[in-house]
Amino acid sequence: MSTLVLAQITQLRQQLEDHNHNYYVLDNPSIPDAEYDRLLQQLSALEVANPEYLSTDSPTQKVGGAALAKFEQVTHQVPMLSLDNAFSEEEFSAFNRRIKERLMDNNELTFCCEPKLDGLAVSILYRNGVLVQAATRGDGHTGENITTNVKTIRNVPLKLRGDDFPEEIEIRGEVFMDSAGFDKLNAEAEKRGDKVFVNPRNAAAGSLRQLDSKITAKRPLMFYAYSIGVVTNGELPSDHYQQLAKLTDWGLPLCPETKLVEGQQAALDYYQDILERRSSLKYEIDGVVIKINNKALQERLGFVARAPRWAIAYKFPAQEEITQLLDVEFQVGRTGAITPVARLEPVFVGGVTVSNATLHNRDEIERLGVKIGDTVIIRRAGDVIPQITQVVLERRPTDAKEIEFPATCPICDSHIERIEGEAVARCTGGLVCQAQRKEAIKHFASRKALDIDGLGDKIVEQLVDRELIKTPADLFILKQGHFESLERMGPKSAKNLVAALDDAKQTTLAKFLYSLGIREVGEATAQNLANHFLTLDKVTAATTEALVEVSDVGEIVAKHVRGFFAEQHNLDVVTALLEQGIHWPELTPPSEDSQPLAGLTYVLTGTLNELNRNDAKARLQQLGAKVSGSVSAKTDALIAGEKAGSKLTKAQDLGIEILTEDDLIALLAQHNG
Ligand SMILES: NC(=O)c1ccc[n+]([C@@H]2O[C@H](COP(=O)([O-])OP(=O)(O)OC[C@H]3O[C@@H](n4cnc5c(N)ncnc54)[C@H](O)[C@@H]3O)[C@@H](O)[C@H]2O)c1
Ligand SMILES: [Zn+2]
Repeated sequence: MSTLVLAQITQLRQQLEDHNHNYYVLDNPSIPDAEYDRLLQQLSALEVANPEYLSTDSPTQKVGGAALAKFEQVTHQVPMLSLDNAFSEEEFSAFNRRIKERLMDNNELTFCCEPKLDGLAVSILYRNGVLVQAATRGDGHTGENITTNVKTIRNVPLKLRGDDFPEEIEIRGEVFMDSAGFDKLNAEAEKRGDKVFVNPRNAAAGSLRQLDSKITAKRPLMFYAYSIGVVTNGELPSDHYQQLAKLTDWGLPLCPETKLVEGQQAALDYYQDILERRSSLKYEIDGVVIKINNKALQERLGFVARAPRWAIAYKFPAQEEITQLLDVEFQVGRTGAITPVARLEPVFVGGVTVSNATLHNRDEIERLGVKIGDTVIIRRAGDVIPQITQVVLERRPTDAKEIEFPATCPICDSHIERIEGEAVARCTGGLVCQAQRKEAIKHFASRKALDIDGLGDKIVEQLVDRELIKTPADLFILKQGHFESLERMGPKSAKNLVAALDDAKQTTLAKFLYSLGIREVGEATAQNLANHFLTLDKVTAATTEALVEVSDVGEIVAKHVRGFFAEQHNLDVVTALLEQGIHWPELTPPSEDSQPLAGLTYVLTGTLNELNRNDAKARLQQLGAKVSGSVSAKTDALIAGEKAGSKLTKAQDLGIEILTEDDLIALLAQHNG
């Protein structure tokens, strides 16, 4: 029996040592704090029940982790300790009761209440008012010398204000990163393809413990003081809160939520108030710290191995938890975006039970390296949707399954396309996909599209919800009676709507192309497509190579257009629309004399002052010219704006005619009358 207990204790100690190393030394924990705390409590319970196995070496008795050898070491004359935790009101009451018993005094206590900032503890030494040394907590006795790094933190004074400070004073407090700074830092890292930080605490620790203080200087770090270490030759107020207030006179920053309260109930109210405001604070906190304010009482109470008896960290519900990824499903948004959604073993995190989390897109899945069956860390801070931040690789089961992206839409079975350079994959069945139906029809009816008078969003929603229509083509089958059956629709409006639908059948090719809601095909692009191809058949059959010839159409737009018409479902809707009588005036190819520049190829380079580059290109094309992106022997003339570079040199080498912007303006004027 007891060997079994010893084995369990040894195993837990080893596990916790490993986690301490990851967390304190490497700033890269592999499990969330809540899980770590559970393991520590398990160990503590075993040690309490089996005192013969207690050891001063146990993680239950120690503070932090060893100082990194790459930093110079600093010895703390007054040890920097940790704090005991309370996770519930009962545990907090027990703390209060223990103190009163130990003091043999049943009077209410005065507490200094402070948010428990989620960063890392540092010690900053001022000698004659000048910052001379800063160190991390390390294992509580030996920390790392990070003086140059701490000097880069904007709200840490390099010199104290006033003249009544002690000759030597060691200020202790927390270095942390506020939430906005953290989000920005991670967004930048993600853009560069660098590793992102899991949470603001690790970002702060990783930023502060850099050998190159230039890196630290770029990180949005902040400092709040919360206690005092060594003091020589100087006077300080006698109690904790009053001491903190004095620090602000000397220019040290103090958390504005710090508050003095009387008695247990007031401390509980403070906890509740801060908990309610947790998500609106600009920085992350993981609880509140409640300290006996009276220094004489603090001294009477003293310390246990790793923490003072006169303070407690009353923790908030965890914002990071650990759970299992059961499966991944793919949701189709109303614009066709395919989002992988994680189905999780339900877990209580950030105050609610979470069973789904977004995985955003394929890049995110690759970044996380997550597989189905994995144990994952879920983070839910404030009202932000829950995220998977990390995979606990050491707990990956042998049968973990790769996440497979579907090739076709789970709703309508159309192809899913993902254009290079875009993170999002999309269903191409814009007109038929149930998930996209309402948006597609609203767009179809909108003013710049078919302009169906009176067919507002609410009506479209009702028609789709009642399954009266599935695609835009179905609109034209509806009778007055169908409309009359809708909410707030009288016979007169119903009749008008039928007439409006009939009117809308007469349109233009450009408006029709626009109404189909092809991604990235706005009004102007639709117009260019119509001008270029003249008939719908030519547009639907156009290859991407043919499409990029159209003015303002690049690779991406071309791929969207091609992808749309490659989908048979979409073509079926187009056919149905034509069968319902949608029509437009035939477009004729421009005559010879409206195309005086036919057969000529121009290249535009440099900055134009009078003309907009795209307009200039479009006008040259209207006159029949080709506008190419690069100079070659086939180029007839180069139009060189200001600061023209290599294209100009090349054109000169090839002996190609060079035009200025003024020449171009004259050329356009000559042909436009
Ligand atoms: N995920 C992991 O693998 C892992 C590993 C080790 C530790 N941890 C986590 O670290 C924590 C335990 O670490 P700990 O002992 O360093 O510290 P702690 O967070 O439990 O409490 C002590 C620390 O609180 C900080 N603090 C913030 N505001 C304060 C205030 N107003 N007054 C005083 N102190 C304040 C100080 O830095 C101090 O050192 C636990 O939350 C644990 O879950 C996690
Ligand atoms: Zn679909």
